[in-house]
Amino acid sequence: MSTATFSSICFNQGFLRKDEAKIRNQRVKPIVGGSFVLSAKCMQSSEKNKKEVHIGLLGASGYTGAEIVRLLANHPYFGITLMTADRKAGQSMGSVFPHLATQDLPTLVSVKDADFSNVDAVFCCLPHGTTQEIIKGLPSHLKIVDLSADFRLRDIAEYEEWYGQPHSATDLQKEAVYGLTEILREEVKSARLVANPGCYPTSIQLPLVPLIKAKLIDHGNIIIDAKSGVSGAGRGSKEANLYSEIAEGIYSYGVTRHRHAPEIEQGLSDAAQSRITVSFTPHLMPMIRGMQSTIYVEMSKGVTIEDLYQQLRKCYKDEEFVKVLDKGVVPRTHNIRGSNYCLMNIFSDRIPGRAIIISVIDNLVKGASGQALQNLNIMLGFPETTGLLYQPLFP
Ligand SMILES: NC(=O)C1=CN([C@@H]2O[C@H](COP(=O)(O)OP(=O)(O)OC[C@H]3O[C@@H](n4cnc5c(N)ncnc54)[C@H](OP(=O)(O)O)[C@@H]3O)[C@@H](O)[C@H]2O)C=CC1
Ligand SMILES: CC(=O)N[C@@H](CCC(=O)OP(=O)(O)O)C(=O)O
Repeated sequence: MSTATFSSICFNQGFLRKDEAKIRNQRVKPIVGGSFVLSAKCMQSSEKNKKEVHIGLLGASGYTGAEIVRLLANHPYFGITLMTADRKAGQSMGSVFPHLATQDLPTLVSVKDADFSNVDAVFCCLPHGTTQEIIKGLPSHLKIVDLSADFRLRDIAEYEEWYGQPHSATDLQKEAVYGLTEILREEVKSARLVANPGCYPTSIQLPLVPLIKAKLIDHGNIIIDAKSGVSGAGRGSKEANLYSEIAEGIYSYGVTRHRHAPEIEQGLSDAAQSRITVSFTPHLMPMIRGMQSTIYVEMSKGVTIEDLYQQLRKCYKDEEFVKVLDKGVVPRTHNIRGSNYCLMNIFSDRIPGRAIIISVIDNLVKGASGQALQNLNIMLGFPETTGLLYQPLFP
């Protein structure tokens, strides 16, 4: 497919402007139990730039926290009233992230000094382990989207095995809804606590779940080779992430045992309604952001590559953020940088009966903060694309 056709499918300026206009004029129905209803009054006040929903950002001084601040700068209804940090508590966000210095933001405070009385919803951008300790102490009126892995695995024993620590908030775990938006949107609508998926699991489940649900691929033979930019590891310095360790090379890690394997298998097994295991190897690439999952599958007996392609097209035809490209077009991380899009395609392997899927996302956006915002929009009854219609950065 030509570049022109590709742009017209995914990122046509006119299309996005039209869609944005539609969102801004939309009156949103209340969700059951939801606290926010966009009324004519609210729309007027938002036009005066008054933000209706007060957001707390826990772990604001990390990469995903900063990405949420960047996204919310263009959100007409969500304003940040509280931001927390650990080592950076007491500092201004502009001093921690100079690219955000033009925004009027609260000073970073320690979680123990945080006042949630004027907060409606929080994004929790903290390391796993720490997260559950902090979330279990939060007031119950808050809607929460947690970006860590603490509430993703339903099986507590599995969590404890893969994360090497006991789970101390098992009741909250039972309440949590897994927020793979395009697949579990209905569940997200009524959730109070959403466990935002990991970046690898997002890029992998989005193409595989519809194929598995339609019984088009063999469950026993799924091989995933995935690659991530270094920002996936967070901002805290680690020897393995030094420039001299990453540049000019590829690093395979978590070989045979990466903690995202059980999360991926949980989602695929739900889709199959039987236990699925996968071969999964992640790699660290000498790039800052972006993620590609290349997935090798065996088609079910009598199924063709056209069946797989049409199934993905059908499943995602009305989705803003998941695009199945025209036949033959190879998804590239260059085409999703800084955006909430997942681009995917499927190819017939040279070996009969096999197919190759390529799926790309920005690990910090669709793989973390973007999907988190998409989920909070849904939880509060706002159009899910609000504040997210960013064009990708290219080159
Ligand atoms: N980076 C990515 O692409 C993705 C990340 N995630 C997950 O999202 C979460 C955040 O990731 P990311 O932003 O990359 O991480 P960072 O390491 O960049 O940031 C972590 C944040 O948590 C704060 N923090 C660390 N320890 C504590 C503590 N003990 N008490 C209170 N606050 C603390 C840090 O504060 P300070 O800096 O001031 O010390 C910082 O604000 C993690 O669970 C991560 O696994 C999920 C998907 C993708
Ligand atoms: C490059 C890199 O290190 N990536 C991280 C995954 C980022 C992510 O999604 O982490 P959570 O599951 O904690 O949310 C890793 O492999 O552990």
